[in-house]
Amino acid sequence: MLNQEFLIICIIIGILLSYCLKPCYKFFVYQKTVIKFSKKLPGIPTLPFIGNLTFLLKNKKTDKTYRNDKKLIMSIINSKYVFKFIDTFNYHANVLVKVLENKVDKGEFDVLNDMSHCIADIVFETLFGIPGKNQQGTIDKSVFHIESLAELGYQRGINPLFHPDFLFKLFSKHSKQWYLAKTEIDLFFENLFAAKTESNSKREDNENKPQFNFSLFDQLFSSDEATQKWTKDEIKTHLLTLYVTSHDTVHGLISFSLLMIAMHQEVQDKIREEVNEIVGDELINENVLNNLTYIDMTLKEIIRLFPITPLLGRVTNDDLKLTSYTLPKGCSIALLAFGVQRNPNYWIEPDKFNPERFTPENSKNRPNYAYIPFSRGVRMCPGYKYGLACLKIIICHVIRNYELSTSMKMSDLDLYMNISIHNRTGYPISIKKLKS
Ligand code: HEM
Repeated sequence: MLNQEFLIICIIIGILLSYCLKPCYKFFVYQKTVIKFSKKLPGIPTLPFIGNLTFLLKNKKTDKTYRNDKKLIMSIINSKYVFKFIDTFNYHANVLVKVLENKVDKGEFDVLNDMSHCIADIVFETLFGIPGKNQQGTIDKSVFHIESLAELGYQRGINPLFHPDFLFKLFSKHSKQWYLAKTEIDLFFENLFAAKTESNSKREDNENKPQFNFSLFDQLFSSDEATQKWTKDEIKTHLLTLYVTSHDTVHGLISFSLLMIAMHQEVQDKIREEVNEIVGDELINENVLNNLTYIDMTLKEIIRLFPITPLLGRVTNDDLKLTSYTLPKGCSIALLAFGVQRNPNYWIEPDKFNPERFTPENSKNRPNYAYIPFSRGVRMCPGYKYGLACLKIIICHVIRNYELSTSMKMSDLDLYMNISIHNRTGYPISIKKLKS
């Protein structure tokens, strides 16, 4: 009897496992030549458990719907709108400078937390039109729940046993937190939809603050195309996608950026020279942003060394011939942007930090696909202009106010990946106020 029960349990577990394991990667591809992101690599493996937090994944969607959805998303984060956010970037970068005053001459501190709050405020405000106040010490509970859902989503994603809801509920110690976060986020969006129907939210005081009457939410909610095409639930899903994709990438990158700038004094001096010459004490505007060429090169180098999304998942639509083997149609693969961008075939001394690689002269003969920090092709990051503008503005504000240094060296970095790439040894910098 016991044996029979055991057998039945084994069969059930076997069926469950074969279901759960289906979306997992079957091959990791490593090849020394670059792979072009052709039409043969458009899909990404589905994660059936995430449900309505699956954002732009192709889950249950046809290729055509995906492309149309993406087009609409791209149309609201294009340059025209990114430039409208510059005031918000400037405002929160200024708040950051004030927050950092408490750290002046106090030795090294890990900059990650301050960056996370600053970027959370920027993203929250530009997405939802609600003033972000994490930097002032008010941790918004919706921000907390969105971030915890994203983190738990990743943990659940890499553990196939937790894909089915009932197993997750039964065995995961995080399931309560997951469902609480989902409920709270639903409530947040219900309130947001209700409030937006009445009027746009207003700031409490106007001193030095941008007149805020524009957000990506406003764009979607006032676009006939979006409201006819998407249900409220879909709009919510897209906004959550944008929150998670932007916060995680930008706050990680700005932390790496300040650490690299602190570590490389000669780069810091050149940046400061450029900022003083082009920006001075003014707020940064659209024209100025386009002229910051040295900061641009520095950021390119930082994103080369630390491609914040280091693994790109794809499913082959067709047989895909590589140098020495062919991947069959329907095969899930992971492309390692981290490896591509440190491949010695394309990068001299690949582990060295050197913004000069990105002068027009030095970039001339490099194949396009040797540098894929925003991915390429149909699945390319739609938020790269937003991300780069935000990073540049924060760097300008910090560098014209503070001198950065660190005891950390390149060889002390200990990188690890979850959704994005991080440094286990943190982002320790110390700051001194510059004489005005
Ligand atoms: C500067 C920092 C950023 C970097 C390095 C970055 C990088 C990436 C990468 C590598 C992908 C994966 C694409 C693929 O699988 O091929 C991606 C996707 C995505 N990113 Fe970004 N990103 C950044 C900032 C942002 C921002 C600020 C937003 C939103 C405002 C954003 C929105 C998205 C979205 C929605 C996707 C999914 C696209 C799709 O599935 O088609 N990203 N990003």
